[in-house]
Amino acid sequence: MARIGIIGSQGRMGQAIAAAIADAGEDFAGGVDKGGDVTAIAGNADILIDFSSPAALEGNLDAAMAAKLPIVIGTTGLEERHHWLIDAAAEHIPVLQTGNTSLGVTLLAHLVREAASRLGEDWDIEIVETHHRMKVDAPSGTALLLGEAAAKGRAVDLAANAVRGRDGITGKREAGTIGFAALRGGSVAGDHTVHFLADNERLSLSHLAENRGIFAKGAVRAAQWLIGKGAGRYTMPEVLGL
Ligand SMILES: NC(=O)C1=CN([C@@H]2O[C@H](COP(=O)(O)OP(=O)(O)OC[C@H]3O[C@@H](n4cnc5c(N)ncnc54)[C@H](OP(=O)(O)O)[C@@H]3O)[C@@H](O)[C@H]2O)C=CC1
Ligand SMILES: O=C(O)C1=N[C@H](C(=O)O)C[C@H](O)C1
Repeated sequence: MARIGIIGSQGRMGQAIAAAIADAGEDFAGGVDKGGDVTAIAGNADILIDFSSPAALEGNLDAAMAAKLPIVIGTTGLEERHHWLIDAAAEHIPVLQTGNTSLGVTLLAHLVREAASRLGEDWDIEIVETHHRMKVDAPSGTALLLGEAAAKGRAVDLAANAVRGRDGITGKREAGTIGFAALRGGSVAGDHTVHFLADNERLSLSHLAENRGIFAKGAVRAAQWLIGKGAGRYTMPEVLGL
């Protein structure tokens, strides 16, 4: 049985992950929340799962490295500097970071990349996401990973082509851009659609999360897979064999 520690354990995802750990027959090694000491749970764990806050990331990676533990990071709202920290940590320990741990979104990203590579620039790409009213970051980590998939399919850089929201006299849509729109309200666990829009036709690829259990199950599956791996940065498609 793997001993799994949760960072952000009292949060919506932390609680869902604790339930998924029990469902998977693994051991809950303890949890930590804001103001808590990650090193205390690291000492009792075989792996850490972090669904907390970007502000906690650096300390969590330091604690994982000090205890030589693998870590699954599901926290979103990460910036470029956070990805540098993850890359640096991955030279010492196994790290898996993803904006979405579900099987469905992992496959969706694959399909989006494929569609983007086959459809020309006359197909505009727009990504629309809806989440519950408590979500604090936008666009969602999933929307950004789907945007990355579309950009890879087109062999372009996402940062140079992303339009993250529109307001006022925006001018015409620039060819080749990838647009993002975020809706917030109610209790929606996660709803993402990537639209490919051409003259007179539209292709839309969607995923709907009906509850957080799918993310929690995927996070535990990723943790089980990551234990025993060498140092490096790993991905959900590797976990799921996609
Ligand atoms: N990758 C994926 O598949 C998914 C990712 N997410 C992401 O996971 C994260 C958490 O989401 P959710 O559970 O809904 O959010 P919540 O706000 O419900 O939970 C976050 C938890 O993290 C704790 N926390 C905040 N700061 C720290 C810190 N510095 N150190 C330790 N713990 C801290 C909070 O404690 P306190 O309340 O005391 O501040 C809280 O218990 C978000 O970034 C979200 O986008 C969510 C779903 C799926
Ligand atoms: O905050 C959430 O709830 C979610 N966050 C992730 C994201 O930002 O994409 C994944 C999921 O959609 C739920």
